[in-house]
Formats: sequence, C-alpha cells, structure tokens
Amino acid sequence: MAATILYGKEIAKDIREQLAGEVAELKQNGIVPGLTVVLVGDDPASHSYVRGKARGCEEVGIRSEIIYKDASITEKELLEIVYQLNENPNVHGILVQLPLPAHISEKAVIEAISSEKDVDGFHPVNVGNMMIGYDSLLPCTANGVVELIKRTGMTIEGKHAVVIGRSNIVGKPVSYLLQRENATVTMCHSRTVDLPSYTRQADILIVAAGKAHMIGKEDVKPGAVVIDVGVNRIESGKLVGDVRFDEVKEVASYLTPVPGGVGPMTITMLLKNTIEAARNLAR
Ligand SMILES: Nc1nc2c(c(=O)[nH]1)N[C@@H](CN(C=O)c1ccc(C(=O)N[C@@H](CCC(=O)O)C(=O)O)cc1)CN2
Ligand SMILES: [Mg+2]
Repeated sequence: MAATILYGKEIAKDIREQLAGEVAELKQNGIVPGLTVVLVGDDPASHSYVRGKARGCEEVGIRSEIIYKDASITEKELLEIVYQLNENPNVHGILVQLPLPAHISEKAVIEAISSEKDVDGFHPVNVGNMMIGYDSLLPCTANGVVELIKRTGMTIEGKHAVVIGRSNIVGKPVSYLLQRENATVTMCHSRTVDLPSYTRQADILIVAAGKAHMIGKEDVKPGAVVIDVGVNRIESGKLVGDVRFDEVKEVASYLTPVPGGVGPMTITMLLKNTIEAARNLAR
C-alpha cells in the first residue's frame, strides 16, 4: 500500500481562500482584522517564520504589523509593549514569537497577553478552556494537525490515536483536541518504555518528538494515518521530519511530508484565530 501524501500546503491554500472571504465580510461591517507580531532578537528561523506570518496575513486581507526589538530589551519593556497592544482597539491578535532570550520569562509574557487576543492559544485561560471543551483560541499547530486529519475524510471517533511528545505547543494540545473528536488517545514521550508496542497499535500516529527519522515502517500499523510534526535540520543542512518518509509511505494510508505538511497549516490556523478574535472583540 502506498500512502496518499497530505500536502498541508495545498490544503492551507484552500482554507486561506475561505478565510479571505470571511475577512472581506468583516471589512464590509467596518472591521479590519489586525495582527501584531513582536519579534525579539535576530534568530534567522524566527525571522523567517514571522515573515511567513505577515505574508499569510497579506494573502487573506488581515492588517499586520511586526515590532522588531533588540535581544537586549528588558522583560519590563517587553511587557509594556504587550500592555499597550492589549489596549489598542485596532489590534485583535497579539503574538510574541518564541523562543525569547533567556533573561525574559516566557510565562510572564504569555500571561500578560489578553486571553482574547492570544492568537497562539498559549494563555492559561485558553489552554484551560480547550481542556474542558469550551470555545477558545486553539494552539495553531495542534489545530492544524487535527484539521489535516479531518481533511482525509476519515472518521476520528473511536480510533486509537497515539501521540509522541508532550510539549505545550503540540503534544499536549493535540491529545486534547483528538479526545474532543472522540478518539482514544495514548500519550508517549521520551521516557516511554517499548515505544513501538504503542505506535504499532495506532490508527492515527502523531509524531512530535523532535528526533530526526525516529519512526520507521516497523513502528507503524499498516493503513495508519501518520502526521509528522518534526522539523529537524540534519548535518547535510537538509530539513527532515521525525518519520522516515520513504519507508513509512509504503505502509501508511496517509502521510505528511516535511517540509510542506504540518508547517503551512500552523500559519493558516493563526490567520483563522486572528479572524475569530476580531469577530469576538467586535461583539
Ligand atoms: N509564538 C510562537 N512561537 C513559536 C511557534 C508558535 O506557534 N508561536 N512555533 C514555532 C515556530 N513556528 C512558528 O512560529 C513555525 C515552525 C515551523 C513552521 C513551518 O512552516 N515549517 C515548515 C518548514 C520551514 C522551513 O523550511 O524552515 C514545514 O514544516 O513545512 C512554521 C512555523 C516556535 N515558535
Ligand atoms: Mg526502530
């Protein structure tokens, strides 16, 4: 069996067309959705992600602004910027790009963002609401993963989903979102004993471990849907996932590539959250 490759890039394009329509409708009602991204320091990958976010906004008609700050900014100065954005009625979404320099507490910054404008879905209020199944702004990568699975047309209800990785950005939220879809979820991580005994049971396998090429075809149940959230730069400079793509595509029913799988969905879900925040704040 050869897997169908889930090109997030193409799916993201479809969703963005739909989002552009929603933005046009909001604009007719006098609301121009606005996102402000704050970027501290000069990490090239962060700069590239932030540019991608601004490009995504432009594509669907969201007004966006990037505030660049030197890595020497103090925590107090950064918090002051966040407080001002919280008060600005033209800003519906606030995102502080992570990671931050070591002298700034990510926790303090995330908690300072108004939960209504927290388009990353990282604020404890949004995380709590997600956990108990209330409406909230959802973490973008996790939401993008679930959206990709839904687009295969498969039924998630009753399926056994195995998640590898327990990060706050991916592993934990994706496990909650899949439970919300009535999957039976098993969470595995770096200390799991006999990982393959779990992964081989998975109808849906989400790999977010951050370990290049760790999953091979011997770890995958034939016909499983495999979502690779890993982004690893290997010695050759090439970007690879946590899954051995060429092997696993022989046994999975669906498989995401890296790059071009989950990544493009992340930014699309951010655009979706910004539109949702604008709609909620206008109420
Ligand atoms: N405030 C936030 N900070 C960070 C987040 C986040 O969601 N919010 N996530 C990551 C970085 N990130 C977005 O910010 C991100 C990472 C990877 C991709 C992506 O598109 N990956 C591509 C490959 C990219 C490449 O070629 O280098 C892919 O998988 O296709 C998008 C966004 C940490 N910080
Ligand atoms: Mg092995």
